[in-house]
Amino acid sequence: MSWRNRMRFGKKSRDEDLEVVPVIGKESEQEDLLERGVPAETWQDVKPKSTVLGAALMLASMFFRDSAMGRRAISLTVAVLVLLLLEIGAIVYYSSVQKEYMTALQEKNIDAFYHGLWMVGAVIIFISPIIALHEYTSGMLKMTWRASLTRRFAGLYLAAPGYCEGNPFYRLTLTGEIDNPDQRICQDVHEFVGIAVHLAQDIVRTVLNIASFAAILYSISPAACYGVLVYSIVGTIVATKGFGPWLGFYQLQRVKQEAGLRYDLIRVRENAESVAFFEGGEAEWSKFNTLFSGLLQTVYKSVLVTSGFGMFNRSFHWATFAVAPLLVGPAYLRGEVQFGVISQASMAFNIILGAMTLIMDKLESLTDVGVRVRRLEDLELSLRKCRNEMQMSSAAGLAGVQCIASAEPGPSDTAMLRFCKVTLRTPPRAGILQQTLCHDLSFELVSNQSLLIVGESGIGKSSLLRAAAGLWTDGRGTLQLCKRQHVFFMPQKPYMFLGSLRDQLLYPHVEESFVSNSDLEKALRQVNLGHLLEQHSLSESKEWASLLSLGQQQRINFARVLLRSDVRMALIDEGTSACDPANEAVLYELLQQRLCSYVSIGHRPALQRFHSHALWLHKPSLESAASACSPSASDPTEIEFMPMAEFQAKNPALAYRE
Ligand SMILES: Nc1ncnc2c1ncn2[C@@H]1O[C@H](COP(=O)(O)OP(=O)(O)OP(=O)(O)O)[C@@H](O)[C@H]1O
Repeated sequence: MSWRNRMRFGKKSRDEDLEVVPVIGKESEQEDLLERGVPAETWQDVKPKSTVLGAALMLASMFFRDSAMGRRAISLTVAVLVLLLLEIGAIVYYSSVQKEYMTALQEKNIDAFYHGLWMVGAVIIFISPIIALHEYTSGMLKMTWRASLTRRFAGLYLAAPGYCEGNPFYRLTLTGEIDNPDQRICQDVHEFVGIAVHLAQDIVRTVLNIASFAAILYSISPAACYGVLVYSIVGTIVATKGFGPWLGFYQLQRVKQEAGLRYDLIRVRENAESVAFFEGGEAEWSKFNTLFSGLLQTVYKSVLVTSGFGMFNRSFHWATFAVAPLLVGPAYLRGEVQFGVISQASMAFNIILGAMTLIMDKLESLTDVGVRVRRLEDLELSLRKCRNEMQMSSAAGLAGVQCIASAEPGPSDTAMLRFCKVTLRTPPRAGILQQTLCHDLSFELVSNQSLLIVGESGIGKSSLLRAAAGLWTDGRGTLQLCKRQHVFFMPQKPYMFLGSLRDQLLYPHVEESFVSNSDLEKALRQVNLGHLLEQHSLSESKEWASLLSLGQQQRINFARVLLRSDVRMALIDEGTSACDPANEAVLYELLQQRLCSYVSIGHRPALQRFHSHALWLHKPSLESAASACSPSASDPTEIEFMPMAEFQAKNPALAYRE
């Protein structure tokens, strides 16, 4: 199901009275949006898909309208066109020089022969620097276009300042809307720009060649001129209709399968340790082999089509070798034209034929560029949609969990986290039914309070933190949290930045230079990682994710909090699960001294002593489950907010004992 079908504005979702995100692109829906007061700038630039040519023009217009590179784009394009014109002018002139030269040979005119030879040399000397300059500007045009498109896509994907807000890379991963955005940004842009610049020049060259050489050929032989036009048009129609669709189909299949194969190997690299523990190399090899065999089958079919196309294309061109002399030869034999006219006519004939059969010759490039254009268009539409959804989710009165910032955290009684009638659902994803994780959940955590979220695995604990962090917004209700810069998120597997130890500790503010080395060292010692300083300097760049144990990485994450003076609150999703109890206690004691509040998720009862409150997620049939059947996944989850002592009294089996 496409996003347009999935998201119907104003319609109710299947099992809830929740409104879902608007569809954009149809007039009636746009009117609906207007009536509801949704700002037009948040939806107007998402349009339904266009043709391949339309999409290619969209990618070109993005380049020319680029505020940073637009002027450069225009100057380079003009320069390329002027140089192309000069090159074609020189070729036209060269054809007349060739005629004189050949005629001089036939007439045994020594002076004219040497003059012709000089002229050939002069044309070559004139054209050589033009060709070099043309290649250079054309290369610069490709480079600039690639830089512009790559920056735009990467900016939208990674939410660079001025491009987008929020976490589009996360949203695209959640919805699974498009595959391999990384490959599209790096490889497809490169391929598209390379082919498009060449094709555009070929088209201009074609038009100019046809215009200049058709006149020459017509003056020699109108029959030859009409002959070449009819011959090339018929050839082009046969090639595009007979081979074009198949070439395009297999090209698209191949690109998709190659992306899947690459992704499979990336997953093995990312999970190398787990795969090695399982000795899973053989299973991975067998999966790789299945995928690779699929790819080879596609390549094989594509080779069959390409061979057929190659046979047609070459036979078509070979058949033309005799055509020009055939058309002009009789006039020469009758003495009506000079001998040089035959070679000039042949040259003109072949140039026009080459121009007229451009589509046929470039059919493979055209299908390839078509595939890249479609993939880039999909990426552009998905990224724009992401951006618009994020803008819309911040527009008042729209569906979704609204996240609002609470007042500056104060010493006591300031609301640090407030859920107000929050109903949360898992994110929409094609082919997967959305789950409702909580219904009308309300509670409030104030400063100097801390919350432990407990419940069975898969019940929705992490999802509540994702909602609090503004990552999951599907549902309704209001969620209040202190400003983002005061909140720090600590996942079970912390993200290790590629950089120095200093960068690790300062992440995500790696540019901050005012934190002294002694502060960094102190933070490391506080989390019992002082020994790292004996083995590594702060400026040393290493592959930290594979060098440090998970427990050490979790302690690095706690050191990050200690170094941030603006952090008031932490959201900790099993953030100490890999630490020993002694280290866990040290880390929580540090948090208690440093922060106004924190929310943790954890299964260990020992965590209870570091939290004032509990949020208990459970199925209502939990008690009866002991005597009867186990709770069903479809039962609504009950969620209770209470002081820790009350939770322990209610759940003596789960309570922590010294
Ligand atoms: N990206 C996702 N898209 C759709 N559903 C998801 C996604 N991630 C998790 N879920 C579903 O949401 C439900 C709650 O998941 P969540 O991660 O919040 O559980 P949890 O209580 O934190 O589990 P655990 O203790 O095992 O970490 C699960 O049923 C899971 O299948």
